[in-house]
Amino acid sequence: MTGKVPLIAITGFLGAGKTSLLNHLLRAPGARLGVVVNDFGTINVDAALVSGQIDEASTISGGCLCCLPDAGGLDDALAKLSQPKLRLDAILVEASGAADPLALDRIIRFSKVPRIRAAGIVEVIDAVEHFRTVDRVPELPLRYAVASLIVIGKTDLLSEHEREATIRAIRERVLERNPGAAIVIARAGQIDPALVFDTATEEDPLDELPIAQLLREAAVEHTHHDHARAASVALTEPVSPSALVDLLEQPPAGAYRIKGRIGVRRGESVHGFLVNVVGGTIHVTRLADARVEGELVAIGMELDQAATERRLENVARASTEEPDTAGFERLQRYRRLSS
Ligand SMILES: Nc1nc2c(ncn2[C@@H]2O[C@H](COP(=O)(O)OP(=O)(O)OP(=O)(O)O)[C@@H](O)[C@H]2O)c(=O)[nH]1
Repeated sequence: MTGKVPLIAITGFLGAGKTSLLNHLLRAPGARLGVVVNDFGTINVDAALVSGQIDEASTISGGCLCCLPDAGGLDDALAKLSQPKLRLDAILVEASGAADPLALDRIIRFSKVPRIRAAGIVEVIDAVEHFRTVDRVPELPLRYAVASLIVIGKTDLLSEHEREATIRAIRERVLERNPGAAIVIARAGQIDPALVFDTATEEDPLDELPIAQLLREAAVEHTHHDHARAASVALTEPVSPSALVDLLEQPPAGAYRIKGRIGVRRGESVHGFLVNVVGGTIHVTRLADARVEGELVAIGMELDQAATERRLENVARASTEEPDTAGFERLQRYRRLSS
């Protein structure tokens, strides 16, 4: 798919498991990733941990990036990493444990960098320490509100009896504040990368990224993750704008991401769009060509594939006979908000 480079922020309290998650994502076969690491303090531990594994990297040091003037130059780093010639599949920003996810969310959403799109905040939770650190008072932590995906780690360190109750308690608290949040349990951040980004190819290009390739090969043996489920439909005719926007605004249950390259009918003409929904955030851009053929894909850990495919089929089959100016205007509104 063409378009802007998805930007994914990884947040979480000190020691929660952010670097473990980042390192795991960096090993996704074929992925070309840019990384911005925000170390905290003078010793750049995180950058050293991930060094050698990344395709393009920037480090923001001297403090927590949401507290530094100009976010410590985050926009400069993002402008550099989103250059088309780098052909990155995604940019990952690992915030320091001290960062405020709400501030980071605002910085990303109001970024002036034209070639990026906000593609979710992944909050890592340490199941052992969570209720002693992040969630200690009756008021719900505000940070739950901006997370699109919650990864609960370190459950392997809990006794079997504690594990279930702790996971349930964390789930309840998160969903009370943020009913739309997707929640996965993963040891050391080992989630399915397909949940957060697409890779253009499953193979590392020859003569490129040799270090990354070696690390990926070495990691294959001890990496385990549950696979995300996907449902898709091929589009052979232009779709109805109202049916499309209805789907984007009310995604099928369990769909964490929706993506599509779509021809949309407007009266007699057809307009190409690229759509991306992550954790309820809708991003729409225009494609230069007025394509008729395309696809719609939904991805999630707890997706009901058959039911989701029916929803997508319904969009593909919705009638386009009546002119749908209002529906097209709804889609255009999302496009304007996405630019
Ligand atoms: N047993 C176990 N250990 C984990 C898990 N996730 C992370 N760890 C360990 O927890 C420690 C901290 O993990 P990191 O990934 O460095 O955490 P972080 O959030 O990046 O830490 P800071 O950058 O210091 O805020 C490391 O020793 C990890 O190996 C998990 O699911 N299970």
